Amino acid sequence: MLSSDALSSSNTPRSGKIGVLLVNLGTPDAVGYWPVRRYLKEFLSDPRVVDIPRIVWWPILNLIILNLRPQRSSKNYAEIWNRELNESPLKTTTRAQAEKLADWIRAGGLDPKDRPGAGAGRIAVSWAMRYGNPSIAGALESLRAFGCERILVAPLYPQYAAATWESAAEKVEECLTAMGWRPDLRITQPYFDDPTYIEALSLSLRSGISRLGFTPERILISFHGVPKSTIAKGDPYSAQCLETWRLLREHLGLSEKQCPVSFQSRFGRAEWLQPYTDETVRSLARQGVKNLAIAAPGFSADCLETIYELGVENRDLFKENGGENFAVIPCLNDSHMGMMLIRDLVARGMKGWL
Ligand SMILES: C=CC1=C(C)c2cc3[nH]c(cc4nc(cc5[nH]c(cc1n2)c(C)c5CCC(=O)O)C(CCC(=O)O)=C4C)c(C)c3C=C
Ligand SMILES: [Fe+2]
Ligand SMILES: [Fe+2]
Repeated sequence: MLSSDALSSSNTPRSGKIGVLLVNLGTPDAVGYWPVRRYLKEFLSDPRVVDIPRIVWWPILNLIILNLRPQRSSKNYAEIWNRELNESPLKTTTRAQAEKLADWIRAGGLDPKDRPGAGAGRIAVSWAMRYGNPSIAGALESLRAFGCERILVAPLYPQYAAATWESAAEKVEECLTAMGWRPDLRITQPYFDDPTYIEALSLSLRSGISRLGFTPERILISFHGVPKSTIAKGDPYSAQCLETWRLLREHLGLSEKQCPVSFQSRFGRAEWLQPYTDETVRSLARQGVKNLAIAAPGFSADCLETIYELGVENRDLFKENGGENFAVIPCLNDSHMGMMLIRDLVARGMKGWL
């Protein structure tokens, strides 16, 4: 016999609506001390980001880091803030990515050839930040309100890391449980070796370099670092970064010497993945490299770590040590190439749903 639940769900007309949710890391709501502190507290309290025992971490975070770091970070955020929209560049770009994706879907980009119009009106696109706002919970609520029965989440991280992809996936599941909602759920996989990603990176690097006004002797590929202990516990992050680096070099026809790799944004005293970006930049300048370009293919959008850390701090370091010309190649962002990649990820994630 059918249970009343099964009967009612089979009798409920299906809307066939699909929600797409783009997720990036997160950012403070404003540049002041308190908004930055609130954001850092949420971010650094996540055991996926800092995986040391809570009893050890809690006093370090609350008594030391949250007293010192917000001041420095808010000063840095102020340097890169989008004053017009009063938000961080990461938010501006993630919104632009979502809007361009929605425009493309509306124009029939996802429609199967034999069924034009299949996607239009049935698909809602939303975006969220894992930490801060707009929140994942709020975005999921809006997709439920639209009547979505299927959800495709696209965490915009090319490489898997517990601190990024896993944390976003887990948060989505936690929010759905809290909402008591069970849509069909799919989450796009990290795309570190995806041919579309490598192609998009190669094209954007080539065009970025052709517009520099100087010829870089080295193109440094900088990924966000993680503590070495994370890798020892089995996180495939560094292996995926190195594979992206290898494929990119192969695609561009560059040697390891012409196109070295490094890891940036070290936080705290523990050993992180090496070589460190700042030490690499300093050492290249001291070796006599005068012209340097840096690309950060692990970031799907420009943010504090690319605009300020690479574009200001590392530029200064390069010049202080004898370097002359320095440039950071923009991330894929909502560029033509960046959108080609996001559209491809979403189209593949939706296979069989339209
Ligand atoms: C404990 C520390 C951190 C780990 C592990 C970590 C991993 C990690 N982060 C990104 C991407 C981004 N991180 C950003 C900012 C940022 N990261 C940390 C610390 C860790 N990250 C901090 C404290 C901050 C805040 C800024 C600061 O105080 O310096 C950002 C930028 C956000 C923005 O608003 O612009 C991104 C993006 C990845 C990909 C990653 C692991 C692979
Ligand atoms: Fe190519
Ligand atoms: Fe980070």
